[in-house]
Amino acid sequence: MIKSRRQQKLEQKQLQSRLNKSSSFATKTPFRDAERNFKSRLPPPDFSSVIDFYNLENCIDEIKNKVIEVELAVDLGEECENLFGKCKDGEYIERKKAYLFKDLPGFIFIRNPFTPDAQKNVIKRCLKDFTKHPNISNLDTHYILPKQGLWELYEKVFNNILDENDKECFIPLKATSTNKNSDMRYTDDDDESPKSTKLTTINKDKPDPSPSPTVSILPPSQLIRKLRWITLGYQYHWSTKSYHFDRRFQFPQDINDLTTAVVKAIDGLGYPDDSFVHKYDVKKWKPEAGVVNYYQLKDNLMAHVDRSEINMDAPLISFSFGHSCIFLIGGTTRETAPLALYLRSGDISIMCGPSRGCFHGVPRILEETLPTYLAPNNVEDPEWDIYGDFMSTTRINVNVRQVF
Ligand SMILES: O=C(O)CCC(=O)C(=O)O
Ligand SMILES: [Fe+2]
Repeated sequence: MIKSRRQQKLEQKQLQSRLNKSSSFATKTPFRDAERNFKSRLPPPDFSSVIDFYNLENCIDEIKNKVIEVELAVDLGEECENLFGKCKDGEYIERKKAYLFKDLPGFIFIRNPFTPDAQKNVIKRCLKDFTKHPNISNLDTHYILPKQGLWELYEKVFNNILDENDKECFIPLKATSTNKNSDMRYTDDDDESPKSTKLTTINKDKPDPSPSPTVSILPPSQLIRKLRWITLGYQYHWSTKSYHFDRRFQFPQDINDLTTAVVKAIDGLGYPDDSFVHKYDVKKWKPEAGVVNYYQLKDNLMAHVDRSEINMDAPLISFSFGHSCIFLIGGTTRETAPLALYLRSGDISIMCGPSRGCFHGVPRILEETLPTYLAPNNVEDPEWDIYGDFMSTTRINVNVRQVF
C-alpha cells in the first residue's frame, strides 16, 4: 500500500512520540514507582509495605526487621507537660520511645506525644496566628490579603457575623506583570546535585513571584482552602531554593520550645552497635526557619531534598496534625527505593545526620483518618467548630530548620 505524505508524516510523528515516551522511562526510578503506587486512586495503592507504628506487631517481618526501638533521653511527658499537654486522669500516652531505621541513619520517628488539647492549640496557632502578616503564604503572590488575616475574616463569615457579599469580604487580586518568576513550591526538584548556598550569593536579588493572570477572585470560605503554605522566621524564596537573608520575622516561641524539647530528647540516639549515634548539642539549636504546609485531601508533595540550609548538621524537625499521610523517605538520589510510613496526627519525624540529605515526599493524604477529637461539632468545645470543620479536609505539617 502506498502511503500518502500526510500519512507518512503522521506515522513518523507517532513513532517519535513513542520513542520520547520510552526515553522518559530513563526517569522511572524506584522513588517515582513508589509515588505512583501511593498516588493511584484506581487501582487503590498497595499499602502492604507501609510501616505502621501503631501496629508494628502485625507488620510483615521484612518491615519489622528494619525498625529499631530506642529510648528518648527525655520523657516528653514528664519534663515537657506544658508543651505536649497534661494527661487527664486515667489517660496514658507513651512519650519516651522513638524508632530508628536500619537503612536510614539519622531518621527518627516519635509517635504522637501530644494530648488532644495540646494538638488543638498548635493547629489553632497554624490557622489563626501563623497565617497573618508578616509571614508570607502562597496566597500572597496573587491576593492582597486583609490586614486582620484571612482566617479572622473567614471566622466572621463562618459565625455569620459577615455575609460573603459584604465588601469587607472582597479580597482583591494583585496586578499581574510580565515577570515570569512563579511560585515554585510544587514544581519537581529535578536537580539532584547538592547545591551549596554560598554566602557570596545569598543576598543577590530575589524577585518576588509574579501573580498569575488566571487566578480568580474568591470569597474567604473558598480562598482559605487554597492556602498551601506559610513560612516562619527566615522567609524562603522558592524559585531559587534559598532564603531571603534580609527578610526575617520573629520565630514563634511555642514552636521554638517544642523543637527544643525534641532536640533534647533525641540526643545520643543511635544504633546498638554505635555505627551511627545522633549528637546535636541543644545549646546550639536555633530554630530559624519553618514551613507550615496545609494539605487538602487531594494534595501531595513531590520528592525533594531540603538543602537550602547552611547548617546541614542540625536536625530538621517535622510535626504532623490532622489527617494521616503516607510519607516516603529514600536516599540521596531517586534510585533508592524509599521507606513508606504512616504519619498520623501528632507524630514527629526528624531528619538528621545522613538522612538530612535524603529525598522525601508526601504522595498521599489518607481520607477518613481525622482523629475524632479533632472533628467538628464537639459539644464540649464549640470554639473548635471552625477549626474542626477546616481540619475535616486537611493535614497540617509544621517543619522547622536551623539555617546557620
Ligand atoms: O508534610 C510533610 O510531612 C513533609 C513536608 C516537607 O518535606 C517540606 O515541607 O519540606
Ligand atoms: Fe521536605
